[in-house]
This record gives sequence, C-alpha cells and structure tokens, in this order.
Amino acid sequence: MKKILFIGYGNMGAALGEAWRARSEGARVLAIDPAFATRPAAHGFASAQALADAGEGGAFDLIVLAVKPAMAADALRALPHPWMQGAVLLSIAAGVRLASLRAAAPAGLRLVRAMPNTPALLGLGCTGLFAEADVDEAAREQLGALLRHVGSVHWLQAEAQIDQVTAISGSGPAYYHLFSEALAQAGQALGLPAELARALAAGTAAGAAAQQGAPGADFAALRRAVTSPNGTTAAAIAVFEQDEALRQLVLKAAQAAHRRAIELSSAA
Ligand SMILES: NC(=O)C1=CN([C@@H]2O[C@H](COP(=O)(O)OP(=O)(O)OC[C@H]3O[C@@H](n4cnc5c(N)ncnc54)[C@H](O)[C@@H]3O)[C@@H](O)[C@H]2O)C=CC1
Ligand SMILES: O=C(O)[C@@H]1CCC=N1
Repeated sequence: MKKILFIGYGNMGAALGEAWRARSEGARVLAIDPAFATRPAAHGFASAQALADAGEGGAFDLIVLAVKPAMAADALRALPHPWMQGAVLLSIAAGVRLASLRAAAPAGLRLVRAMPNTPALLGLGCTGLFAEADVDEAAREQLGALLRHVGSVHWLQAEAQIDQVTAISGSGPAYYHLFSEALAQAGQALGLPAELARALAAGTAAGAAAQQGAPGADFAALRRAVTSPNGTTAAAIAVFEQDEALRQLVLKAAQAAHRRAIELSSAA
C-alpha cells in the first residue's frame, strides 16, 4: 500500500500519517483536511477539489478516514469514486459501524476498522483491527505492517470488539494521564514544589510503563515488589483497594466509554 490518502489530519490522523511518512519506505502520503487552508504543507490539501486541482488523485491503495465520528459518512460520500477504485478504506472513527460506512461507500471499496491510540506518535501505540471478509490476507498483512510502524497490532474476531478496545486502549492513555495529574496534585498537597511533583509523577509513570512493557510482565507481581509488608506502599494500596474502590471506579469508567462508543454508532 504505497499511495495513501488521509481524510482528516488532526491528532490521530497526523500521528499515523507522519509516522508512515517518516518510516514506511516508498509510501506516498497525502491528506485532505480544511485545516491545511491555514497551515500549508506539501502533502496536505484543504479539500478534495484542491487535491484534484494540484493534479493529484487517481486511485489510492489506502484511504484512512480520520475525521470525527459524526462526519465520517459524509466525508466518505464526498470523495470522488475513481480515487477509491481497488482501495482499502481504514476507518479509525470511534463507534462508526461498518454498516454505516458500507452505506456511504461505493461498491467494491474494501472496509477495515481500526482503533489506534495517541502513543502512536512515539511508535508506542496499540491498534485493534477488524476487517470485512473480502479483505484478503495480503491486504491484512500490508495494513498490519503499516500499523506496526506506530506500535503493536491486534486483529479482532468481531466488529463489536472494536468498542471494547476503544474503552481500554483507545481512550486509555487519557486515564493514565489523569492518574498522573492526580499524583502530581497529591505531591503538591503534601508540600512538594509543583515542578518537582510533576517531574516525579511523569518519571514514575514512564518507569512503571517500561516495567509493564517487558515481555510477560505480571502487573500484580510488579506491584508486590514495591509493597513492603506494613510499609508506605501498603498503606496507600489499602486505600485504593478498600472495597476494591479503584478497580470498581476503573470498571465503571471503562463501561461508560464502551456505552458511549455504542451510542456513537447509533448517531453515526
Ligand atoms: N484522539 C484519539 O486518541 C483517538 C481518536 N480516534 C478517532 O479518530 C478520529 C479523529 O479524532 P482526532 O484526531 O482526535 O480529532 P481531531 O479533531 O484532532 O481531527 C479531526 C480532523 O478532521 C478535520 N476535518 C473536519 N472536517 C473534515 C472533512 N470534511 N474532511 C477532512 N477533514 C476534516 C479537522 O479539521 C481535524 O483536523 C475520531 O473519529 C476519533 O474517534 C481513534 C482513536 C484514538
Ligand atoms: O474520545 C474519543 O471518542 C476518541 C476515541 C478513542 C480516543 N479518543
């Protein structure tokens, strides 16, 4: 998949597109996004018409739909059909079902949904992928190879799993960032200077994440290694674990994200 077009080049689209521009040998990445009207770039066009006026277009191998969910179907409908001849469409829009995309797509366009996450910017993302049955093994391998440029790739067995992945890893980076915000605030509340509290929270998150990323890492064993009997960590963990408070809160939050993904699908 050498000729790639992004529809929408915001946070997530640009994270993928810029990685492929830098790391995927031979890939030619173009993007359409109204934001290119104010921040011109050689590979970016403010509209499909601007791209066509520049003599680009023809058929693309891969079209990545990376606009907000509510505008995904309309953005797909607005694309010239010849661009999609023989292409694969990769939609990263949360909660936009294959059935909605199918209804907006020309016949023959092969459809895949993906749920990446923002650490893709650093090559440390996780992507869940689900493809329609007509996407052959060769296309799956090429897509997998592209997405491995931004982190790990996980093929799913059912489309509904995309909503579950969204609630865990799609939204998940924000959960960890919120925890770091809270830890830095707690540091300040205990009397540390703000910048030191921030640096300690960030450094601790990065260190713990690296430990968790080791092959076969056992989260509970890593936690126990910090927790001396009757020590300081045990005092803190007892608060988190009282009535399973943290686990229950995380479960409720993930269920809310999952419900929202399902709601988005009925709105799209
Ligand atoms: N941000 C995240 O962590 C993740 C986002 N997603 C999905 O990615 C999609 C995009 O999200 P973000 O990048 O966060 O949003 P964003 O708002 O940063 O990017 C969306 C971009 O689409 C552009 N746009 C608006 N109308 C357009 C049109 N008609 N044609 C082309 N471009 C148009 C906007 O100018 C904007 O740059 C969403 O559907 C979201 O569900 C998926 C996984 C993670
Ligand atoms: O918040 C959202 O809806 C998107 C999907 C996953 C991460 N961001």
